[in-house]
This record gives sequence, C-alpha cells and structure tokens, in this order.
Amino acid sequence: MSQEFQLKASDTDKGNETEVFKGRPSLSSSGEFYDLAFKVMLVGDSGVGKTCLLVRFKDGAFLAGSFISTVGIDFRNKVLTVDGVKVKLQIWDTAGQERFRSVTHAYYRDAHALLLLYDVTNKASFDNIQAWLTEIHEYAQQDVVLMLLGNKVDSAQDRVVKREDGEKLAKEYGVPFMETSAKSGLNVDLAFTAIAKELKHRSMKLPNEPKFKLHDYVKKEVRGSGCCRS
Ligand SMILES: Nc1nc2c(ncn2[C@@H]2O[C@H](COP(=O)(O)OP(=O)(O)OP(=O)(O)O)[C@@H](O)[C@H]2O)c(=O)[nH]1
Ligand SMILES: [Mg+2]
Repeated sequence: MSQEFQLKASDTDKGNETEVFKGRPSLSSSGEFYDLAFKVMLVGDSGVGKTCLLVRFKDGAFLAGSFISTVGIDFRNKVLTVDGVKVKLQIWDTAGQERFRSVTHAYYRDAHALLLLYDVTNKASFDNIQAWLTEIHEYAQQDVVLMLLGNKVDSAQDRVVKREDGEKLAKEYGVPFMETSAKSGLNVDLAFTAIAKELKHRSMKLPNEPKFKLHDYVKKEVRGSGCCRS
C-alpha cells in the first residue's frame, strides 16, 4: 500500500474516493463505525456469479431465479471485525459483459483487492481467466491483493472444471485460490475475510507481529465441496 494512500483520508460512501485509517473510527453511511476501509472489486465473465456472491456475503441470501446481468458497475459496503479492528469493505460489483469493459477499466486503479471469478460449470469462463489476468496486470495497481475463485461448486453434476485445474492455474500465477458457492454459501465469507485480513495487516502491521500469510490462511481455512473435505 502506497504512502500516498495511507495519508489520504476522506469519507467514501459515495464510492469514488480512497479512504484510510485515521487513528479514530469513522462512521459509515449505514451508521456503523469502522477503523479502516478498502475497495474490493469483483471481476470475471458474465454469469459466473459475481452479483450473487456479493449478495450472499452482504445479506446471507441467494438470488435464485432469472439471471439479471449487471449493467455497468454497482457497489455495497460491509463492515467486518478483523482481529479486533473494524474493516469496511466497499465492494464493487462489475458487469462481466464485454460491452461494459471500458467502464470497469476505470475502476481498477482504485481497487485494493480483486476477486477474480470463474464458473466451474462453464469452461469458457475458466479459459478466459488468463485474459482477465492480463487486463488486471494492465489496469490494476501492482500491489493489488488478488484471489481466484471457482464459483458454483454446488452444481456438482454440471461441473466441467476440476478443482485441481483451478489450483494449478492459481499456482502458476501465484494467487490464492478457493472454490465457492453463492448458492450454498461455501467459502463466501472466507474469501472476503481473507482479503480483509491481508489488507488490514498490510496497512497496520504492529512491531513484532508475525507477517500474515494469505496463502497459508486460505489453505488452512478453506472448505471443500465434497463430502469428505468439508
Ligand atoms: N448453482 C449456482 N448458481 C449460481 C451461483 N452463483 C450464481 N448463480 C447463478 O448464475 C447466474 C448468474 O449469476 P450473477 O451473480 O448474476 O452473475 P454475474 O457474474 O454477476 O453476471 P454479470 O452481472 O453479467 O457480470 C444466476 O442465474 C445465478 O442464480 C452458485 O454459486 N451456484
Ligand atoms: Mg452481476
């Protein structure tokens, strides 16, 4: 996290400014106090479940029924308590459709973390991950926290991307990986909590505190989709 970022402080529920630790808690638009705030962006092909993942995390519900594709970009806030510190995540839900790509490009620069999703029942969404990574490389900050998520693991019968394939790709690019389900809730809170922990540790590391290792944390906490790993 850059020094410039650390020193800038402003209220951000409008969604277009960067916000940081001010030494005393701030009040979010929902009336909740928080100490730190970060921007997290959800990216990936249309239909992989970005909006559903966000709704599951924010409201604990699943948007079943007809698919309403996101137009442009939208955001929701959620305050989490991470190691006793209140962390506000401002989560940007982007449209996966190609025609909105130029809109979303403009938001990458301000993102502190990116959750890159594919759909385990859609091979094309997995094959497109490399293109997404190229785009991220081009538009996002160099030190952005990145995580790869294989969503819809509840649809076991329709699965076409193996967990091992996701793991292999993530390893190749050095990014943490987990499989999720917005429908069942599997690993949804974990994905956001892991990001919040990493960002919190980066921005307020205490002397003598051991370095937080995102990869290790994810490996330890992740739950599998099968009977025996969950
Ligand atoms: N079975 C299952 N279906 C899901 C899951 N997540 C999303 N879906 C379904 O997949 C479809 C697309 O979900 P969205 O969350 O709207 O997809 P999106 O990535 O936001 O798509 P865009 O807004 O077009 O970029 C919807 O019909 C959802 O109900 C999941 O975890 N499991
Ligand atoms: Mg959407």
